[in-house]
Amino acid sequence: MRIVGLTGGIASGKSTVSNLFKTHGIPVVDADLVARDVLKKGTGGWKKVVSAFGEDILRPDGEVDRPKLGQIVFSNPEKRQLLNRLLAPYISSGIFWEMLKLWMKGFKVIVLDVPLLFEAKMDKWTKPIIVVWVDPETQVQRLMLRDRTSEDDAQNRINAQMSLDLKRTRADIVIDNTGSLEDLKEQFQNVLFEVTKPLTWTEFGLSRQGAASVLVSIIVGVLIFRKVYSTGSL
Ligand SMILES: CC(C)(COP(=O)(O)OP(=O)(O)OC[C@H]1O[C@@H](n2cnc3c(N)ncnc32)[C@H](O)[C@@H]1O)[C@@H](O)C(=O)NCCC(=O)NCCS
Ligand SMILES: Nc1ncnc2c1ncn2[C@@H]1O[C@H](COP(=O)(O)OP(=O)(O)OP(=O)(O)O)[C@@H](O)[C@H]1O
Repeated sequence: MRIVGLTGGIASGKSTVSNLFKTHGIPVVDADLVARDVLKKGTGGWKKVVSAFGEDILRPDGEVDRPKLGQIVFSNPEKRQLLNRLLAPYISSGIFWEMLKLWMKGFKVIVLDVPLLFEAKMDKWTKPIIVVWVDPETQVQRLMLRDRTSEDDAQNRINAQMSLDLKRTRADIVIDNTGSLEDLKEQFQNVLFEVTKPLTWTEFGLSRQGAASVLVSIIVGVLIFRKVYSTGSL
């Protein structure tokens, strides 16, 4: 199985690119959705976060008040690291289960959309790594427009992540999403071509079909060995 890493900065356009992958039949594991699930009321992640941050971060219905928690962690690096530490094990196992489901369905190429791919050191599991880059001014403007936040708040969120310029140096493929959606779709055609190239032997071995071939080869090998052995011992 080919596990493609998709990352970038906040509001750089990862979800927009993810949607293009999905419309071309390539499934995407979205780390933000996994992170939402592990923070739902009553889950292990929720319990850890409530005991560390207090009940003040809860809404009247007991769910985490996400904008409130966001304001706390995006303006305070220590609190952000604490939240990351508490949720990281739940997020990684959630991503693993989502990948396993896609593996069992027989998908040969999947995309992991993980905003903190490098920060969480998950880049070592993915190849190629795609970074969706955007120029700093456009990033702030798009973030303010989408989340209806102030410039200060948008800048805090951007500063909470590794810089996009550093991320692009660690990419196999860079998508520059500073231009229009049409420009993005044009670049995406080349990305799709790269990502759907025939699997390497290692990638094939990691796919369900590859694992099945290995299993069948082992069974056939054992049967032949037993046959030869029992014939020889007669
Ligand atoms: C702080 C929370 C509650 C704010 O929720 P909110 O609904 O406002 O934002 P949402 O989850 O949609 O995230 C939006 C974007 O913020 C950025 N972001 C989220 N968490 C972090 C973080 N810990 N550090 C840096 N950037 C982050 C990502 O680019 C993400 O795409 C939420 O982001 C959260 O639980 N974060 C910790 C979990 C995490 O690390 N998520 C990233 C998945 S790898
Ligand atoms: N090329 C583009 N031209 C104009 N608007 C765009 C373009 N690409 C993305 N956008 C818009 O910019 C905003 C951010 O894009 P998107 O939500 O895809 O970013 P993201 O990287 O997934 O963000 P996050 O890290 O918060 O999940 C959205 O409102 C989206 O519609």
